Amino acid sequence: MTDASAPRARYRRIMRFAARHVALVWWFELVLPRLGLGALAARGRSARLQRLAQRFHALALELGGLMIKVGQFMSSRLDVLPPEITAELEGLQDEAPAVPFAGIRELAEGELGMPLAQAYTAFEQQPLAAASLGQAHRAGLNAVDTADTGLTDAIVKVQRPGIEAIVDVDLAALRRVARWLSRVHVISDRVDMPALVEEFAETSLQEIDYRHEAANAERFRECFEGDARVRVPQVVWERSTRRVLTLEDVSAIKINDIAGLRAAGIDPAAVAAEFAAVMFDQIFTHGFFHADPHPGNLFVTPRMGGADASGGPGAQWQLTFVDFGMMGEVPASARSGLRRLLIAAAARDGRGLVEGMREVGALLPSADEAVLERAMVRAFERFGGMGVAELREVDEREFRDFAAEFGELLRSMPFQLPEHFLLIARAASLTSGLCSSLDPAFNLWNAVEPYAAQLLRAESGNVVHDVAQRAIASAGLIAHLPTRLDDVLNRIEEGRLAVGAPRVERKLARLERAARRVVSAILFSGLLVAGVLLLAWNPPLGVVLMAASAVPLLHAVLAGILGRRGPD
Ligand SMILES: Nc1ncnc2c1ncn2[C@@H]1O[C@H](COP(=O)(O)OP(=O)(O)OP(=O)(O)O)[C@@H](O)[C@H]1O
Repeated sequence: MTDASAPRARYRRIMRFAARHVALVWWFELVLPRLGLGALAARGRSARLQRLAQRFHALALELGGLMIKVGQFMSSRLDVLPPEITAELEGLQDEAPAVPFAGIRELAEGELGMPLAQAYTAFEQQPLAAASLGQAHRAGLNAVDTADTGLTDAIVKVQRPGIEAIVDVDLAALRRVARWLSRVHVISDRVDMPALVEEFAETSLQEIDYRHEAANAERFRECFEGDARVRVPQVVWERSTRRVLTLEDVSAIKINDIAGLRAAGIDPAAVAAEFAAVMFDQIFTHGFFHADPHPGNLFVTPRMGGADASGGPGAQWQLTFVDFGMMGEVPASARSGLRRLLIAAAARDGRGLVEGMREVGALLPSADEAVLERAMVRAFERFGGMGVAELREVDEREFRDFAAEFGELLRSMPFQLPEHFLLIARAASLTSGLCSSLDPAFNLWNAVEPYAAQLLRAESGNVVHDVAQRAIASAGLIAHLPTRLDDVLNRIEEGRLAVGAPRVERKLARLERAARRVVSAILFSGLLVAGVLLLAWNPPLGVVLMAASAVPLLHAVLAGILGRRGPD
């Protein structure tokens, strides 16, 4: 890492790197095409981008500070950056050499206003983990704090001394580079660089204020208050400041320690299913989710009475989350936009899809909506209206061919996914990866199916209602919904149907079965569309999403919706 006392040198280093690479982009993407050598420039593009990403990777490791976060941020911007760059930066780990203990002691004592020996009964000098912005140490709480909180063991996160100055330098450099890039048309047509940097600056400045992380931990804890499945560490507010964060020590079995789980009598497959369900709850129900659920941030905690206790997994073990520095929010506007998108997808309504994209903020104002709408309608003509048998015939290659053609068009469109969607994609991909490592047979859909029914109960049937209305009107897609569905839903909403009576329970069960199929169909369409969209920027992920939309749902869902009547 570069010496924090040399901000000028650091600034110059970043600017030199940027100047060199912006000049290369300008030469290859603007000058050569103007000289009629566009084909030559295009030929080496992929290798050039890869080299650029590799050099940036090395620079980030060397400089530390925000540069590692910049790399991680770029790796998640599948929407605006080419796959050569996102793939290279995906593996950038936030690890840094530990700060000598004297520096940590000085900073923590200054923040807490007392010697460490007074604030804590013990403080381990060797950190548990050291990252670019801070490091974590084990400590013991003093008698006063124990009396206050009922806790004895703590984890104390301490910021790297001088990190604020480094962050300031890094942000100043990034803002300047963004201004340069906003003058290069090939880039500014597709991405609003200054806005992107501001978005990044906002999250970075939050990350170096631990009070923000403490508030996140508290909010997350409240979301799962009374939910036996989830454990969240308590914040020790008396020992927390802007640069020091003291949390309950919730160390337990690491979630990816399969042998450890088995030894404790815990089935890793059950952990996978529960973890996926809890992640879905965060995204869809609470609208506030952990955006960094990697194995280092998750434990499985056996509970007293363990395997003997009855009453579901929550009674025997809990999923424990730590690190609340990166949380995602799904704002109400995005939820309604997303709903609109899914409904339009289910109803094969091209216009509605484009409107939904605009509502969620995915389209920049200069987008040619008419062209996009035509493409959407064609996508649905080709795949959306297929019956079960036909869809089974469509293989990956067909999706790929179509997407290659469609992808060209999308590439020319000024899309920019809002931050929360990227965080959702990040959380979903980490969840899916972790679940598969716990249970090789795991399929995200096993978790979605029961979740869909639950979501519907909570939404009082709004989704079914809207889908039924639009789909029946526009395409007759859901022709097999119970005819009196609307009526039943209205009566439930008005409280005229008392839940609990056997007759009503039966109706609800029937309704739920129908609703589950509808939601699954919506998800199917959503995944198909998302897959096609993503394919333009990230072919492997796009294909995976499309394949996911086609395979597991065919039998259970499409048979009920597009073809024959379901079991009810
Ligand atoms: N409350 C806690 N109880 C037990 N272990 C914890 C707790 N908080 C953090 N840890 C451990 O310390 C590690 C580092 O903590 P955390 O991830 O919060 O720090 P960070 O600086 O944000 O690191 P990174 O950027 O790598 O995520 C965690 O991965 C976890 O293993």
